[in-house]
Amino acid sequence: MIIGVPKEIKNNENRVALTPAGVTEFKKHGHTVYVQTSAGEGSGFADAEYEKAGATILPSIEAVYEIAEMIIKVKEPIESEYTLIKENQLLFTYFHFASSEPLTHAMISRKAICLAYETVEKADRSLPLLVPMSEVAGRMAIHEGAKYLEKPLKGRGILLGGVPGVRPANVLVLGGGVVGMQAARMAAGLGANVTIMDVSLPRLRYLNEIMPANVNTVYSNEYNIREHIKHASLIVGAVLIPGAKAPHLITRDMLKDMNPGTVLVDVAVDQGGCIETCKPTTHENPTYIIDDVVHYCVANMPGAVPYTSTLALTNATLPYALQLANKGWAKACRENAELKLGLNVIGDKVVYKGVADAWGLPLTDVETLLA
Ligand SMILES: NC(=O)C1=CN([C@@H]2O[C@H](COP(=O)(O)OP(=O)(O)OC[C@H]3O[C@@H](n4cnc5c(N)ncnc54)[C@H](O)[C@@H]3O)[C@@H](O)[C@H]2O)C=CC1
Ligand SMILES: CC(=O)C(=O)O
Ligand SMILES: [Mg+2]
Repeated sequence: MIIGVPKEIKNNENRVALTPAGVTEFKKHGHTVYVQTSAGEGSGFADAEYEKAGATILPSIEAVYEIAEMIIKVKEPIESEYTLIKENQLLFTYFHFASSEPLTHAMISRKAICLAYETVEKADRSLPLLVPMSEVAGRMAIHEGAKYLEKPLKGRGILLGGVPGVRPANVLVLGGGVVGMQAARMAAGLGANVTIMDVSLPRLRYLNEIMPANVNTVYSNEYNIREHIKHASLIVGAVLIPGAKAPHLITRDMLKDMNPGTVLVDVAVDQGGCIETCKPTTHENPTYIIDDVVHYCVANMPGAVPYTSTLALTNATLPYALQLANKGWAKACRENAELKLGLNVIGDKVVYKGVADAWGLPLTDVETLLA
């Protein structure tokens, strides 16, 4: 198969979807790899290293989309890429369709095959291609939150861990999955008082077992959220209903109950956010303030630490990408139920329920298109 790796063009997105080590693997299986010039630079991989591994460097993004049967990317295509996508071209990347109606319609009109990293799902319900970036974003949520709690950055002016004789800050984590667990661990390590909320009792039991003593678990419901936001200095949004729009657990009216300078880090922004007042921001301009509450809603947090994130992401994606290249998308999905769940759009049909529901589009049974 002919594989194309474009350079990411989202704001401050420095990850790349394939490393030179990945090129070596594709070559071993008889595939051809084209990489856009400087695609790996932000992650520390020079064109020469890709060439040494057997890739051909192309001068432009247009050239990569033109030649490739499968495009491997990191972030969803942005508007300037829409028209480069060809009918029946396989796109293997994050899409987060439920947070973008224009993207959904654009992909349907391009008639591409959209296999979304974030909905590839194992039998135990885990999301193997989301986990590594959730681990990064969960950890980062606490660095970023701690930074924006500083007074010059408009925060409350509270040190998360406190100091001897002064109480630590309260950190509230909504959603105790991968992001939530990593965020709680980081905040606890800094000495904060941490509360994790989730609707899954088995998950709360597990977290209760493994977390240090300064982490408490509380069932997630509106009453408990309203109580806890009054005392939290940093709130991390980390809920997920796979492939669907995130529920708004913090509504606009709740902001008035928070202390001025409270920081909200809504990691779930890529699925629309679990805080009603959240709208996507960029690393260039990560925060905005509503009712004296600082909102940080960067939709590609791991893009800022590409040396870690590119390796973590490609460790997880490469085995699946190889299956797609070796067998073609249809056979690979027929034979691997995990990959099949990654299919969101096939040609002009939506095949993922969360996406169809989000935008009121008809849902086509994926089996009818794989038969
Ligand atoms: N902004 C960014 O750069 C990044 C964003 N993300 C996003 O972070 C979000 C969370 O991802 P993961 O932690 O991997 O998901 P996950 O599936 O591991 O965890 C989600 C948790 O939310 C819980 N949940 C569902 N409804 C809830 C409710 N009403 N109240 C409390 N908890 C509830 C679930 O029980 C689950 O434990 C996703 O939207 C993901 O796409 C992930 C990586 C980077
Ligand atoms: C998961 C995701 O959206 C990201 O890593 O940017
Ligand atoms: Mg994202």
